[in-house]
Amino acid sequence: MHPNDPRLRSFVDVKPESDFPIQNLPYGVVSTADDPAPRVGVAIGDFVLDLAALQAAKLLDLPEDVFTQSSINAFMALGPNVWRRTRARINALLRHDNPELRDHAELRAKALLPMSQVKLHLPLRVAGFTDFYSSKEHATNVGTMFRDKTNPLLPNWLHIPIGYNGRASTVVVSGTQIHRPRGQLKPPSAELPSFGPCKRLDFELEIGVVVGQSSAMGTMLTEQQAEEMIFGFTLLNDWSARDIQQWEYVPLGPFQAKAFATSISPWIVTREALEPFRVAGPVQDPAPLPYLQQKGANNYDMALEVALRTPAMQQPARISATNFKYMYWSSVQQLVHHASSGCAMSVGDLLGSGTVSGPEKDQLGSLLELSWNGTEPLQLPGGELRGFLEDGDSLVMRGWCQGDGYRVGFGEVEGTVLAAE
Ligand SMILES: O=C(O)/C=C/C(=O)CC(=O)CC(=O)O
Ligand SMILES: [Ca+2]
Ligand SMILES: [Mg+2]
Repeated sequence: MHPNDPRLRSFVDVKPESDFPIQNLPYGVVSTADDPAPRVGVAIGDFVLDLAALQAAKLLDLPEDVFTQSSINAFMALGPNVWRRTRARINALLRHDNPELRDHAELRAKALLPMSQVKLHLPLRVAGFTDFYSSKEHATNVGTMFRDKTNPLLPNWLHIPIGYNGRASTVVVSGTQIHRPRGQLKPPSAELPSFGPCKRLDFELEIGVVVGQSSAMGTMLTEQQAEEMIFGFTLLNDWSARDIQQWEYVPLGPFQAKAFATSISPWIVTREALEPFRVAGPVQDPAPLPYLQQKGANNYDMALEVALRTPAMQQPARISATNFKYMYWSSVQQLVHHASSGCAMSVGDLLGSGTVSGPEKDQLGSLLELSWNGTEPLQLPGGELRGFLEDGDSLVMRGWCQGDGYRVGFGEVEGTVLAAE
């Protein structure tokens, strides 16, 4: 049976609402109190399967030390054939009818770590971070607010997957607290800029593409090559300081407004695990230039949610529910375009999809849009209002693809806002 077959079951008990059935097996980096050395594992139900332990027991046929690492980069560098083979082997080892691991009590005790007892680390060494801008709804909303209501999309938008080079140095894992950034602010009413804590702190709901293979400087990528270079996907929150952004970003684009923190989920869901959930993206009209043209279903039906909890709230409240399928430019088109000038791509490059906004008012991927630049603050259960994020607010993003009786999910990316340092 193919590792994605919905009929597969594991000897590890997995509830239907779990993000981590045997059809998923996302990669992460974990450590435990007993063994603080970070190593690579995959999530299965409420457990993490320690791949370094499996390899030490000679159950995986891979170069030595590929999983006794603080990132998945060494594994990714081995390439798509090894990714496929390894996923199939782990999947086989976890099946309910395979005794190899199931009946090996000593190894099971060592290799199956309760999720509640592991520390989850940043799963990849981020070589470079690029952020795209590929939701037509998001670009239209921001253009309407900040530029021209009657003509909100800039003329290049329908021809180029627009992006900017961000900072790899401040990509952090879920659970990392985020200090409110400081920067230059110049509200429209002020004559001159001042320096101080951002007053319009926002999130951006995005999917991160993890590039698992390099490309040489000077080479263009075909659609097929780009596809094969994508190792997997993660949830991504591109924290954004809207007031810093508005003053600094014309004409060269975001700089300090988006350089202070980007949070990702601890699990990288493989491209292969998402295959059953492929759907066609929106029709692209005008047709893109030939180097950007794609055949077939180039997007994924992936539910995405954002919840917010203020210090006064017991539970997070959902403030947005959207879907990745609305994205106009696909991840493959973004990667093809990224390399098109001759830009070398590296193992561990992270590409933000751009804010994922859908067509409806409750499907927007930023507070900027949800509160219409603060003019229509959100009313939260309990009555509090939010135009932008306040100190102490905690933001949680979740995402999953729904199968028949199981879901392939990402876990969550959480971040709590602290006062400026
Ligand atoms: O359209 C603008 O003026 C600004 C847009 C953004 O801030 C979005 C951005 O960082 C790219 C994205 O996430 O879509
Ligand atoms: Ca962004
Ligand atoms: Mg950022």
